[in-house]
Amino acid sequence: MKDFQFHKLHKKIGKMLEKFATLFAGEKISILHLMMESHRAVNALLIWTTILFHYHIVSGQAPSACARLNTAQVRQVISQSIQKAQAALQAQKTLNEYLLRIGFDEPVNTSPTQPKTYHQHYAAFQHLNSEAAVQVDSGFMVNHATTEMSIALQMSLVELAMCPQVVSIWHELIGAVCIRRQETCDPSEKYRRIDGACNNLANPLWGRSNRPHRRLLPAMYMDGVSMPKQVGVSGEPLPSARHVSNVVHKQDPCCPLAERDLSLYVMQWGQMLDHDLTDTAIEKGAEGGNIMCCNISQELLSQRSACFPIQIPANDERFSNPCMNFVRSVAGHDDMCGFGPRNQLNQASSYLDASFLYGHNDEDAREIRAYERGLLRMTEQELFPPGAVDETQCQTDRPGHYCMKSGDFRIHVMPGLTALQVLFLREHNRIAKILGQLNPKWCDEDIYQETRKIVVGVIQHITYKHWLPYILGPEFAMKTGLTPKPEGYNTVYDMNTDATISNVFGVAPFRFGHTLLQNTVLFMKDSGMHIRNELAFNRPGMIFSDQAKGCAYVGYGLAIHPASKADGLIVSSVRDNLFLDHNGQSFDLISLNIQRSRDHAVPGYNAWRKYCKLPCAFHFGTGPGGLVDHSPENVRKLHSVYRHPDDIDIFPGGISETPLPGGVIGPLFGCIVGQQFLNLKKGDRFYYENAFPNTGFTEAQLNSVKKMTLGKLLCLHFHLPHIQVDPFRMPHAMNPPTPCGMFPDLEFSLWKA
Ligand code: HEM
Ligand SMILES: [Ca+2]
Repeated sequence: MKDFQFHKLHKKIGKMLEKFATLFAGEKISILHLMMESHRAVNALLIWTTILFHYHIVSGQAPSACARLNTAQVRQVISQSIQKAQAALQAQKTLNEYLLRIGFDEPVNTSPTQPKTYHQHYAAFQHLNSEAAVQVDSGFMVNHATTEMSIALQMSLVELAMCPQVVSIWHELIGAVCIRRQETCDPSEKYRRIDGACNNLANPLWGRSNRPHRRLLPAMYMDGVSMPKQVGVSGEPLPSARHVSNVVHKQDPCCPLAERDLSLYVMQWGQMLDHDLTDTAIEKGAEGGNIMCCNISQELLSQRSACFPIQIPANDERFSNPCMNFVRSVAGHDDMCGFGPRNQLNQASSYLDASFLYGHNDEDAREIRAYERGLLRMTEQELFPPGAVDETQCQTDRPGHYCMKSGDFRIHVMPGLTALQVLFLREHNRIAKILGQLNPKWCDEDIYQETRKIVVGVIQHITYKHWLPYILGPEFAMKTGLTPKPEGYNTVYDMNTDATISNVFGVAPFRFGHTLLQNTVLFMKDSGMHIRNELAFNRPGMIFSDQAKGCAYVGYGLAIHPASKADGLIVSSVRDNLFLDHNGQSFDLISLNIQRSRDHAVPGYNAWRKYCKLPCAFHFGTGPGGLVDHSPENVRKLHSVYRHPDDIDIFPGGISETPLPGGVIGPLFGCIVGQQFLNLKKGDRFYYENAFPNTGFTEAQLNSVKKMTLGKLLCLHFHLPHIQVDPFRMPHAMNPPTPCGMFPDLEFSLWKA
């Protein structure tokens, strides 16, 4: 194949091709290698789109197909495609309403007395904020109309994108069903916006909530547009996600090994960050009910476009039903409502901005604030109050217990997460009170914003300085440019860096925390007791217990409970019993992870290795050309489920790599997680180390923020007499329990105006 010759092309088309070339760069090699490596028949549909694409790129010609289209015909096709999309959306809604009415789909359950089913426990993960709820419809129509247009004109998306008349008529007509996003910014604004908009002044939408994820590699949809990935390179179906989970991720029930000396805070901080960065919207049924994809006829299944159920192998040790429910992530649309392959919608603000606490959008942020002296709403027991509507659908079992309203709806998934979120609620209000006393003339807004800026700074500092080195290994973290300076400013802002969370980051690499989980919550009342996760999922009871001292018992327990070994094996409480309900029904979290990456059509393990410039595997060995970052045992497991190394899904392939020295993830996840955190640092104008006079800290304030530690926060808010110096590690001689008075606090006088 010749090299691309952009200079010969018309300038405009050249630019477009350049963009596509970057997008497909990884794939080009993958196709070549696939052809050399695999002597089997190759899935025709997948390859067809890609080969067509390469042909046009390499030949450098606008497709002749484009020339044969006349404007009237294009207009008619696009108009009809949009009409068909509207009809399809209506048909889905009617079907959903019918299935809810006949009792097939499960309704929302916010009753405090009626126990929740496992689907209802999962509801917080399917929550849609009001802006996202509107986009569900427009995203569906854009996606459906794209498919219809591609079929009607018998052209691939790449070909269509090269036809100026198609692009312009599409944009003219799609405006009727899809609202383009836009934002105007005031460059003099002192504080970051709640939704992340206007962080990048040249690209105000970068990192904003309710936008699609970034694609680092193009999606691999079966039809090029929307259909989930289901076959491997041989054209044979991929192994069932549950089968992979059983073979690759099953942990010996006797003894999940401890991870060196890391405590469960490494896991818990990770989940808190995840809920700051990603909240992928998942489809819901009529009236917010749960879509059911199992125990239905093949015909009905084919009509439910949200369904992508997981097949359970016949001999499964846990599940007797041959089907596990799986509902697809919502199709988002890009800012301009353009046509293109399906992409998923992130309801979270991408920036590391404590949005799990303050809210990812203005509507939630308003409900969380007290609008009095900068405070957040907090009960006498120093917990979050309930929201106007219970959208977390947590399960309560005592009068007086309720579901708390925080910035993120998933707050109750585990008590440890609830405790950590409550810790930052208390920290916000502690700082706000002190700042308010120091600056009596400051109004509510001043105190709220300045406090929020400090809380975000502290979280960014602990994340980059203390937490990331345990994840990536200290050397890799340093080499990637993630380690903050010990003192003083470190202005790293680069306005060309887009911090928007990538699609792949959320579907696999940042789910690494699932391998660190233990089977129990350590409730440190008196000498402590272990409570099985199954009794804790989505239930705030432990937090409320003992006049809400339970929050501290859970919070302290995390510091003295070792994390599970980062070996890719997953405890049974989430692999077999996720959201276990009173009927004994549950999910497998790992099956959901694997199926989610296929739903998003994220390329497989090998494609990402190539993306990260790591060697790819051509065979199932551990030597050169094989899976060089895996143990022989893990290679054996992968080989027993996958036909070809190119078929390995990214979660199983990545999580089973041997961790980087001193870290908990291997080279592949290290590359993707490291790159994302670098973008979150360089692409965030409000990053705490930046020396920007209007928006940054003074140097003295910054140095004070840099003295804050997780230990100090635990002392302050869980009312402890002492804690080990570094609570991300277990206490021992080198990390001794230390009186709380020894941990430095913020120097508040530096904030006196
Ligand atoms: C404490 C126990 C945990 C439970 C019960 C849990 C449960 C879940 C569930 C049910 C999902 C949605 C699965 C799907 O349908 O795709 C999910 C997604 C996810 N989890 Fe976990 N998780 C836990 C801990 C963690 C930890 C420790 C991390 C990271 C360090 C993490 C990172 C993620 C990420 C990144 C997603 C994708 C989120 C999104 O895109 O919206 N989780 N988790
Ligand atoms: Ca955020």
